[in-house]
Amino acid sequence: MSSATTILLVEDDPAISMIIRETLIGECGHFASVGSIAERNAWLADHHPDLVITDVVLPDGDGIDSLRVDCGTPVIVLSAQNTLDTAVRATGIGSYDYLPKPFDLDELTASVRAALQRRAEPMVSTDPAQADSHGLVGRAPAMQAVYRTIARLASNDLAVLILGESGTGKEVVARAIHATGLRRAGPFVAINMAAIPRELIEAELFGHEKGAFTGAHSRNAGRFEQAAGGTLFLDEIGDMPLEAQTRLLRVLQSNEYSTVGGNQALRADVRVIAATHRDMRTLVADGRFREDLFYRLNVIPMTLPPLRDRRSDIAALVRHFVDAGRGSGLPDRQFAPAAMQWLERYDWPGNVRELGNVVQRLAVLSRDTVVTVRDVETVLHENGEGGGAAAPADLIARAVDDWAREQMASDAPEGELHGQLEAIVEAALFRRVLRDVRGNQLEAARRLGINRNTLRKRLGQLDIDPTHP
Ligand SMILES: Nc1ncnc2c1ncn2[C@@H]1O[C@H](COP(=O)(O)OP(=O)(O)OP(=O)(O)O)[C@@H](O)[C@H]1O
Repeated sequence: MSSATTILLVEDDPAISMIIRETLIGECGHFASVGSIAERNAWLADHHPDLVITDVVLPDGDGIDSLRVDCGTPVIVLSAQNTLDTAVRATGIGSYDYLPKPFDLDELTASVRAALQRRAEPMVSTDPAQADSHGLVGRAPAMQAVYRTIARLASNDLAVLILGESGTGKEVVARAIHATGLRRAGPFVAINMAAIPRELIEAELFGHEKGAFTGAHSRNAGRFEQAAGGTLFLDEIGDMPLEAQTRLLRVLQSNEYSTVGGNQALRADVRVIAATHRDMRTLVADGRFREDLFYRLNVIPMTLPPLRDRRSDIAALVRHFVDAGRGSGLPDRQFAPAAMQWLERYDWPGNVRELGNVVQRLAVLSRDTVVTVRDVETVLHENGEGGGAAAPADLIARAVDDWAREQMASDAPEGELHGQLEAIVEAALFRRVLRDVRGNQLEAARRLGINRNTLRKRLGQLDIDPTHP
């Protein structure tokens, strides 16, 4: 690093300031540190640093809002206020990086080196009035990578693929990317691939002309047209039928599309954000998702952590849902500490969506203004969710539902679904029972409640050896 390089650190905590100085002193010719906005402004009046590293909460104000540096001077923001707001505002002042506190010193050094190397990069401007957390509540460490990615997406139009279990907030994140990005003045249009009959998907996406198919009584704009100038959110992309995938790929490659039944080429002017709770690599490996389309959508991948990996956000989310409920007429509620602990310990298989539903139900059902552990247990139990895991029968039903949805969306041969599922379920059942009765078919048939000959026949059809089930 050049010996002429000057770094300014704005940090009011002397201990942190000293550690950073020791870490970076060898990286630059001159290292200055100040502890307040007033000192910083006085220093900046006479100096032009090559890099500013700043804390956000300073004794005399907000370190980001008040910072005015020469265009081209990179800024690294360090903050314990780990919200999307801070990440976005940091990007708004053209900062090179945003490091949530506590940060790793090696990470800081790497960030400083990269910032100094690339300091001529064009800056992004974000309207500060737009900057809030965009519906995203939570500061857990597991969410920081998500916030940083959203902030970095603000200055470009790259395609994004959001992965994560159901209810983790994929749509909220897609909306936040739109709201903080270059296309925020345009529309945000969502389409859920799993909710539309497969034969209608292309007409929904690209629109159709009058008379294009039976029932097409008038011309209809598709989602691409509705989202022009804005963002198109393709939810449950893993459920998209193969023919529609081929068409979508062509559109993304050429940036042009035509309506169903139309022959005029229309320009596709959208940022595409796709999301799914499925394992895309498995879908690709199984031939159910086109690899080339996957790579086109997966330019910037983001994975949302399940709620059980960010339990420290649960209290804030509960507050958020209570406030939201109040906005729609539900009573205000406090949570007894033990009740909150219960919520924090629970595994939330349905993630933030499930938490929101439970909190709103608690707000309605609890008789007192303070929600108790008993209320929480009652509501989770009624939901069949007590004990932290779904009942086995529910799990089977959910698994079957997932399986059937996948089959319906794929090109599986028709007329075989029932037989296939029966074989899967029966094989698992027979194997378990045979193992537990050590291969005794008579006993197995008795426990299963079926005729011994029927069992023998089915074992043959399923290719199960009763002595080695
Ligand atoms: N970080 C968050 N802060 C506040 N609300 C959130 C957050 N994450 C999710 N939610 C809320 O949880 C619910 C589910 O979120 P969302 O629909 O975005 O999930 P999803 O991952 O898209 O689910 P699915 O895969 O089932 O479509 C919504 O009501 C959303 O507002």
